Amino acid sequence: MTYPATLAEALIQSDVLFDRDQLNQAICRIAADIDAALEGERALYLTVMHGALIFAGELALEIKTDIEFDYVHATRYRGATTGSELHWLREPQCDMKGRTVLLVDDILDEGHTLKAIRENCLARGASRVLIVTLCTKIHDRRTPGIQADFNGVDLPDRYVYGFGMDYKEQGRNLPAIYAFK
Ligand SMILES: O=P(O)(O)OC[C@H]1O[C@H](OP(=O)(O)OP(=O)(O)O)[C@H](O)[C@@H]1O
Ligand SMILES: Nc1nc2[nH]cnc2c(=O)[nH]1
Repeated sequence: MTYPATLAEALIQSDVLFDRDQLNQAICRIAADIDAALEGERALYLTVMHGALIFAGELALEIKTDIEFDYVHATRYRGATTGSELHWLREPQCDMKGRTVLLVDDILDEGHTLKAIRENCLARGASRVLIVTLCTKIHDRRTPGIQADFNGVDLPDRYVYGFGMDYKEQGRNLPAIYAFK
């Protein structure tokens, strides 16, 4: 498929898959499940920039248990619609030895990004890494051994954007998830 250059053209060729109310409901459900899983433990809340920025902020406000914030910046799409090798732009700074890490990202697609970051956290001594995603794309290209512990919504196998996810670095602040038709 040929993808257009501008966000305006992209929107004409796209559907809304999940609107803000639907995503907020999913976020509240995830927050309650995380509170139950933490049983009061103060976890490290590790946001994967840039895509997870909006989801992580909304979710953090719904989690009742106190959490410590850190972030990583790792990208493998770099504004493109297909992924390549993972580039680390910022590694975690907090000491995660013996701690639960909530690894928070917008989308689980092929899984290379989250698999590499999870391995990095375990190598730094995290006791467990719980993967938290707003959405998971359903297809058979997932790298083995990776799945979300907490996930908001399932997506068809289409390129998506909005709610933090970019279309050629545009559209991250759209308050819904859009997909090309
Ligand atoms: O499961 P995968 O196929 O590895 O893809 C998922 C990753 O792709 C996106 O990041 P991207 O590299 O686009 O960087 P961004 O967060 O800055 O948009 C998204 O935020 C995930 O981190
Ligand atoms: N914006 C965006 N980023 C992704 N990263 C992996 N898959 C996707 C996708 O469908 N959309």
